[in-house]
Amino acid sequence: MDSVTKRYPDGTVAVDRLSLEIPDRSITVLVGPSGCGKTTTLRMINRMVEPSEGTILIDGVDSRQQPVNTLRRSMGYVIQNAGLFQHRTILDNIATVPRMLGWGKEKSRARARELMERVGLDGALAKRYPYQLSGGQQQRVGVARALAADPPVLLMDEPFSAVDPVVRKGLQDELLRIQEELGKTIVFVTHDIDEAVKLGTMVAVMRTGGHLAQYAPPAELLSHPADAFVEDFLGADRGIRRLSFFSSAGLELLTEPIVAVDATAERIAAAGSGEAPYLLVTDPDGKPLGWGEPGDLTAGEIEAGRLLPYGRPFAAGTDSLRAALDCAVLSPTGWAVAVDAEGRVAGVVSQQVIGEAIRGAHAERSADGKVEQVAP
Ligand SMILES: Nc1ncnc2c1ncn2[C@@H]1O[C@H](COP(=O)(O)OP(=O)(O)OP(=O)(O)O)[C@@H](O)[C@H]1O
Repeated sequence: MDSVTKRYPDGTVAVDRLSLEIPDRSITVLVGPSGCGKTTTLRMINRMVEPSEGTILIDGVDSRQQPVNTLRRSMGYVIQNAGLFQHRTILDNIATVPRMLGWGKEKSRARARELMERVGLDGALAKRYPYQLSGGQQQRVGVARALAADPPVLLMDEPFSAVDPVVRKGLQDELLRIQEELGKTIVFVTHDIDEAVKLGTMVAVMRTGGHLAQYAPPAELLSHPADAFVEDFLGADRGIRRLSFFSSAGLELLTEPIVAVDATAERIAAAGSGEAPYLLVTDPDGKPLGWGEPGDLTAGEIEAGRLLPYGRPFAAGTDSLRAALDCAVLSPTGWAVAVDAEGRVAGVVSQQVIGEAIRGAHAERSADGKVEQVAP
């Protein structure tokens, strides 16, 4: 996208000399306050809106050189509330584009069934009508329909904005999985910075008047906002969000304050002699039961019901520092519990040690400017 401007007939400049290089086979997010020109930008990509000035190149070819129908066929389009045909079944909604392209009825439906599975929809819903589905399910149908003709590009305009936060998280995870499996080039519009940071390989922050405020990978955006507008848009908890991009792998986990439910008096005494004020009690399998003070634990038969809850543990090594900090903050003892893939305790770590790791990570990252992404 090279110096693209959109001036609507009434004189509104919705997008102003926007230049953007969208990498293929990844998710690029356009984010910004209401009316900043995100939708206009997205629609110029498939020429639902024609640019007033500037050039949009797709794989090096000027988009105006392609017939508009060919261009649109190469780009799936997903909108808020899915925009489904209410009088058609789910299966026929998804099969719409293949049918338009002249595929046979059976082939189109077979493709639609395959896509239902891919987007996590139960095949039993195939014969229902859109109004018989939840908002989240309808949104999945919207994604399946956009993918039906296997276009290399997906344009998504606030597709998940109308669903509740839990369903929304599920849809976001599913989109990341689909992207990884299918390697589509996705341009995604949202006004939600958390969604942008979670989904985007690259994030374009736009400001009113269709100006590009910053274009960067999310971790860089959070560590080096270009100006006060971007900083303000990222919000007051920018520092906390940034922790999602630091791995917890370097945290030093203690195993000494961990005792099994049938621990001997000697073991409890040894465990309690360290720096941890509480001991973490595990079941015979090594899974966490709760925290107890060394003096309160009865050797041989610790009463699990009297222990303090251990809260939500984090996955040792794979979760982010943000997840580890969250566990420690929510823990009644101020210590976080790390577990392995089987849910067995890998170690415990105090808020203080996590705090030191955070300071270290911030300092290191500002020194070399590089970022490494881990699961949020
Ligand atoms: N057809 C139109 N004619 C005139 N002005 C328009 C038209 N469509 C959009 N605009 C204006 O262009 C500007 C950008 O609109 P656009 O819909 O691209 O923004 P947006 O960032 O997607 O907003 P939102 O998040 O509220 O959907 C706004 O000021 C809007 O009022």
